Amino acid sequence: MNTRFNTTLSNHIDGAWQAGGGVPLVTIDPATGRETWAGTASSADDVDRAVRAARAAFEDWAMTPPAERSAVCLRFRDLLRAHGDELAALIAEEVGKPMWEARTEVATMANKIDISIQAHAARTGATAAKVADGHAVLRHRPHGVFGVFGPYNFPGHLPNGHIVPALIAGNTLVFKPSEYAPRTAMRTVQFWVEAGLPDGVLNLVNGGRETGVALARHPDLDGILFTGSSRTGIALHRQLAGRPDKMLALEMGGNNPLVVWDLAPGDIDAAVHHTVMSAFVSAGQRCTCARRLIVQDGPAAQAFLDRLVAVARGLRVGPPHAQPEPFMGPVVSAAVAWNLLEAQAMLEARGGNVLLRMRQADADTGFLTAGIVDVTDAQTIPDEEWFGPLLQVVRVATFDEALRAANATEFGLAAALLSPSPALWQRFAVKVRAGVVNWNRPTTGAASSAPFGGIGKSGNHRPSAYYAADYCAWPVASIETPDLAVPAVLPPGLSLDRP
Ligand SMILES: NC(=O)C1=CN([C@@H]2O[C@H](COP(=O)(O)OP(=O)(O)OC[C@H]3O[C@@H](n4cnc5c(N)ncnc54)[C@H](O)[C@@H]3O)[C@@H](O)[C@H]2O)C=CC1
Ligand SMILES: O=C(O)CCC(=O)N[C@@H](CCC(=O)O)C(=O)O
Repeated sequence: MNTRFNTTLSNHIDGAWQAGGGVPLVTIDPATGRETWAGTASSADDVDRAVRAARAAFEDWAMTPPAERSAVCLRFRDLLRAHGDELAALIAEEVGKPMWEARTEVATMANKIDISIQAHAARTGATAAKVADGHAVLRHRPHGVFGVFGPYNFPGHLPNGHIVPALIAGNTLVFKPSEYAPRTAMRTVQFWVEAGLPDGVLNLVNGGRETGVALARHPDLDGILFTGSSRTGIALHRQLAGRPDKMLALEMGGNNPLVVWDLAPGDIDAAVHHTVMSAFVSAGQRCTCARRLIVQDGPAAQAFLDRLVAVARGLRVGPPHAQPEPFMGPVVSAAVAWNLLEAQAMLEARGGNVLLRMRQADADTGFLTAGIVDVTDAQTIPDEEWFGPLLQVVRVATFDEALRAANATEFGLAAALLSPSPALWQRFAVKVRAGVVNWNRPTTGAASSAPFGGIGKSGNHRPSAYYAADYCAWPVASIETPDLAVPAVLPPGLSLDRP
């Protein structure tokens, strides 16, 4: 971290770094179990001051020419690129991500800028067309002040996916990052300050759930842009019930299916690779991770599963900076690891057959090995997202059953089919209910240049990534002409004749 920067001043409100006035807030390195930072969470009063600062800054920022707003974002992009390794190391320390992944996260944050500028112009820019009575003009206006809520698994990239398009559109923001990653947020906001973002445009309030509750309840927000669990997202949705005036964009979890069908022996390694990248990348901590592997019962599937178990058993697990580099780091905390072990025990207790047992290296860290449980004969498995390296296997006899099993969830974020058959892909693509549906690619790794969002308990039809531009601005349609003239033809019964 930049040594000139006092990290106990963890909030940034109206251009000033200051300490939160709430309860103590600490972070623990999940790879060592050691405390790495201690500060204070934001109080309701801090949140209120941050919202007021954002409100006061709104008019000027909204009236700043779009090219100037974009120029600030481009300077922010360049700072991210110049300090990529430093920010990646912070992410790695706070959430345990291996360095290769943390670097990719920072690179994705930087790449988001150009894509968002392009998306803003393409989806919400201004257009004009000649019509009979003048010109039909379409403009877009920013909503006002948004609260932005971030999750822990991509503490840089995912809030950035709301912040960048919202700023480009002219909104002002109060950002409440994950309590697991306050310094990643501080350093990111510091880059915004260095890039020349005016005071009050982006305010940072660090803290845990209570800070989030205070922000979400603030009456002067024009909307909430949220990425996190379905539980929290649904609570926010209830809170804003009956408030059509507030924008609410929810990017939530998934219980994502991966269907493997009609594999030839030569397809097995590719299918195993894509399954590992679906289920175990980021130690299973992606909303797009496959949680349910649906396979065709029979000898071919058995050969595939045997190879999958062997490869998953060999996955290198280790701390972010280890050499040779690990495939997976720890999950975000020892407590989260414990909950995942409980989930595995529950699957087993309900009749699941453990093909590969997930194990915790020690009780004080988040290190887990990959786990695979065949739940074909298990009873009543809850439709839940277990956010870690735990994969359920379901064996079925027909492709219709596979489609039914894939859709047997209230979530609808990501799905993929691994199969050489174009005919099966045609059926899968139109029948599977999810916002990201891939063929012979992992469920993970969605592109920022495409819309990203889910249906059901995964989202509220406000997709992010390329379509984030849509929820950051509202359209204003005008028919306009400088000529104030009486039309040549008047409707029946209307006369402008003077007596
Ligand atoms: N669809 C998507 O784009 C993505 C979804 N996710 C989902 O995020 C989850 C993991 O992230 P977590 O940090 O555990 O999510 P979370 O829901 O626990 O927390 C998200 C944010 O909301 C805040 N928060 C928690 N309770 C709150 C409340 N009652 N009111 C207001 N704010 C509250 C937290 O402090 C945090 O800043 C997983 O379920 C994952 O699937 C993660 C990444 C991408
Ligand atoms: O938001 C974007 O720019 C694209 C979506 C994205 O990055 N998705 C990632 C991770 C999201 C997550 O799972 O937490 C992915 O699909 O792997």
